Amino acid sequence: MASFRALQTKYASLLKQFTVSPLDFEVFTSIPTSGSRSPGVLYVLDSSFNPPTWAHLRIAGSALLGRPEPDSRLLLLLAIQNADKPSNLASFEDRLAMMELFAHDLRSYISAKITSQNGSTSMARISTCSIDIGVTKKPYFIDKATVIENSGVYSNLPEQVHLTGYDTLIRIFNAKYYPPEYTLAPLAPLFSKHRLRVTMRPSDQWGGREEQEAFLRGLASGDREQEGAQREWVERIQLVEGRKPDQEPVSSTRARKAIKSASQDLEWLVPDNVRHFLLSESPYASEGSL
Ligand SMILES: Nc1ncnc2c1ncn2[C@@H]1O[C@H](COP(=O)(O)OP(=O)(O)OP(=O)(O)O)[C@@H](O)[C@H]1O
Ligand SMILES: NC(=O)c1ccc[n+]([C@@H]2O[C@H](COP(=O)(O)O)[C@@H](O)[C@H]2O)c1
Repeated sequence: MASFRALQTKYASLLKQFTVSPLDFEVFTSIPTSGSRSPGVLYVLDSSFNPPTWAHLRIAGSALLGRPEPDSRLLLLLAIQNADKPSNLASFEDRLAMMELFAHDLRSYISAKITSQNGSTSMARISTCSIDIGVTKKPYFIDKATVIENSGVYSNLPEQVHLTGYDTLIRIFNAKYYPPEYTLAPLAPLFSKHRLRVTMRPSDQWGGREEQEAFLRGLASGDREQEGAQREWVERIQLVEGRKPDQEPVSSTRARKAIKSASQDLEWLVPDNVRHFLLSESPYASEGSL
């Protein structure tokens, strides 16, 4: 694996070129570098990676292990423009470096899971599944899906399965993001071709399992049709279990706080290679980066 400094320098340079280029999406690195770019399914984990956490890793790992097809591929996607939050925490090159380290953590996690479960040959192939590290200038999922499709990076236009948490599903279904009409109709192309795999995220803010399941039942019974949604979209959304009620919630915010005040917690908040980077490079050292 490259040194932290080498990763930071590589990504700083790639980002500089991407920012001034007309491209809206680019893959910077693939792990391993060889392998077909014609996947049957393309899983997309779009995040601020500020930093990547164990929650992100479990979301991606369970998607890959849950449908062990040999030609699946995972895209870790960093949006350099966010729909809501300012992106002034860790630098983008540090986040991309952490994404690459996270990709290695994920591959080790998948291999260990398969070995411990005496996995089949098709499962074993998943441990060699290729992971792409990419960037986009587009903050909204509808546009991310389109720019990935139009980029020519994946020659066979694979079905994309966007991996999100429940909080993000709610934001995708918020018409405030879709001017000028402010309806949900612009989501139609996303659901006609692609899917969402949504991990429940029980909390005071987003409710428990019951409330999160009720969202999909409401969609299926036409509750959102007045806003321009279609009830059939529910077939393209898979809701999966997140943390167990007795497990501590994991988030990037919690990991950033732990760096400053409880570094022992980093062990269960972020995977190993990411933790070593955080402790060595201190990407959140500046004031106001919580
Ligand atoms: N613990 C979790 N459970 C379910 N989904 C999660 C969890 N953590 C992150 N996600 C999902 O992963 C995607 C990327 O997450 P994001 O980068 O916003 O992480 P975050 O932990 O929510 O960040 P922050 O704490 O900085 O707001 C989002 O779709 C989010 O819903
Ligand atoms: N309607 C949408 O497509 C929509 C809404 C909110 C956030 N997002 C995106 O979701 C991703 C995760 O967002 P946060 O980092 O704010 O949790 C980001 O890429 C953000 O731009 C998309």
